[in-house]
Amino acid sequence: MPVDVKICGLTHADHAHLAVDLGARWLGFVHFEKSPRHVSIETARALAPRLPKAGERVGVFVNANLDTIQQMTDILQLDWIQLHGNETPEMAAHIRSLLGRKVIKAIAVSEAEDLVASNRYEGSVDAFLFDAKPPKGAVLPGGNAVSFPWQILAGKTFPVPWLLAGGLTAENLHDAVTLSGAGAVDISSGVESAPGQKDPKRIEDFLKAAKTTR
Ligand SMILES: O=C(O)c1ccccc1NCC(=O)[C@H](O)[C@H](O)COP(=O)(O)O
Repeated sequence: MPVDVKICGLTHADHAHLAVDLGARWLGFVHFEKSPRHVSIETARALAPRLPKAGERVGVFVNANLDTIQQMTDILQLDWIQLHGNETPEMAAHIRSLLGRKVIKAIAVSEAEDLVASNRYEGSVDAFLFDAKPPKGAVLPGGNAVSFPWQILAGKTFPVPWLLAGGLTAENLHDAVTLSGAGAVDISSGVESAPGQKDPKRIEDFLKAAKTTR
């Protein structure tokens, strides 16, 4: 079975359509001002009516307040909320029950011990996203095109489904999935020509590679 794919950091409807047409399961929209992929409330309003009906929509937030998450959820009709900051299990559970949406908690990883941080979120979230720890001095907590040793995930079990993220490309996808055992992956920089500039050819190459991986 091919791996499930989340294409993250989308800002254009055309790219969202392409992604869904080529088999992406999730479409990710980042709401974080410092990001070159930031989707503001205004942009979200313009984008929403042009998005494909298919594809599960994920809003990515970093320590955002509940009002903002609620507004973005309503505008973009989000199916999932991805928490990519220091949100506690209690906050995650609160957001999940209040908004009635599934929650992904991003866990920053550079070595095997970092995976333990996911234990705290058992019962509070619906999925984990194991993403590379940002490099020192990085402005963004995600979308940094860096990876971690994929083999630290091999044979590990978690109470909820999980996605592998961080520095993936069409070229390294096969190794990443084989070494980690991931059933789902997330990509942003690897399908861009420059930070925040999604590249249709790279989206196509990645989704083609995903179809034959696993
Ligand atoms: O991508 C961003 O700009 C971003 C900003 C703030 C928080 C999270 C962000 N991205 C979250 C994602 O899910 C990325 O797809 C993930 O970190 C992998 O990114 P990449 O290494 O560039 O493929």
